[in-house]
Amino acid sequence: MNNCAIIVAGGSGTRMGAPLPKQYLEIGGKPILMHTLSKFLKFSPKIDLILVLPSPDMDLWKSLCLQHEFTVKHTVISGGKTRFQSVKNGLAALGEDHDLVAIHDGVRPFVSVEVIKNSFIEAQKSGSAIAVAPLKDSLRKLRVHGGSHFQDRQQFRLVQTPQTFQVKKIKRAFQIDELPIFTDDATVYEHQGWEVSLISGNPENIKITTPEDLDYAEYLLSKQ
Ligand SMILES: Nc1ccn([C@@H]2O[C@H](COP(=O)(O)OP(=O)(O)OP(=O)(O)O)[C@@H](O)[C@H]2O)c(=O)n1
Ligand SMILES: C[C@](O)(CO)[C@H](O)COP(=O)(O)O
Repeated sequence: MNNCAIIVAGGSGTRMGAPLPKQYLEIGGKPILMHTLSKFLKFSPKIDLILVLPSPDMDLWKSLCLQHEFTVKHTVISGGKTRFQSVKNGLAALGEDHDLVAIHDGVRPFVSVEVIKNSFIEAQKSGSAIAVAPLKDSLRKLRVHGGSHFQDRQQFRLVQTPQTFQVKKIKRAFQIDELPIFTDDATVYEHQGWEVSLISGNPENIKITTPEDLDYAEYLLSKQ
């Protein structure tokens, strides 16, 4: 089986409000993105890694790799304006020789090796695997004209990455124009009328988004 991963890190991290896009901020003395890439290498030293970066950041990334003596082999390509466009660019860089592709946010460095492994096993069986987690809080839906009402949280899941697919099918799914409902890759896939399979994600697999997440990330790293 010839598997690969697309690590999307083409965003600008506006909610983090840092001087640098959040994927380059350090936790444990190393850019977040390097932790994420290393996790996939830990899963499989043979995996082909495609890294999607904002196009103006190529030299920055090169110099960070030199500075941190980061030697994990990967191919860098330019992202687009939205996550959808960045994933699309990543998929375009994939040859026909890959069977499965895991698409993963560069800012989720705490995905476990077990979740990555399970995602490939499930995608091999059913064509797709979306990592999800149960809700810890209660849930309410807002009414259009004010007020709110109870929702049964057992019927919902929070969506993480990796989202792993058969390369042929996800490439075909991304041949569509972007729609506002495409907040992740599962929504693009199911737009074709294909059902996605869910697998359990790990609770630490947070998407580092705001400054508080950075403190929590340092804590999670210190526990590893
Ligand atoms: N044009 C984009 C936008 C996002 N991403 C990536 O998609 C992942 C999830 O996106 P998010 O957390 O929203 O990152 P940003 O878009 O950078 O953050 P913000 O929305 O706060 O600006 C991140 O790894 C981000 O780099 C991407 O590859 N290309
Ligand atoms: C792909 C994702 O991380 C799944 O939870 C999420 O949809 C990304 O959303 P964002 O709006 O780009 O943060």
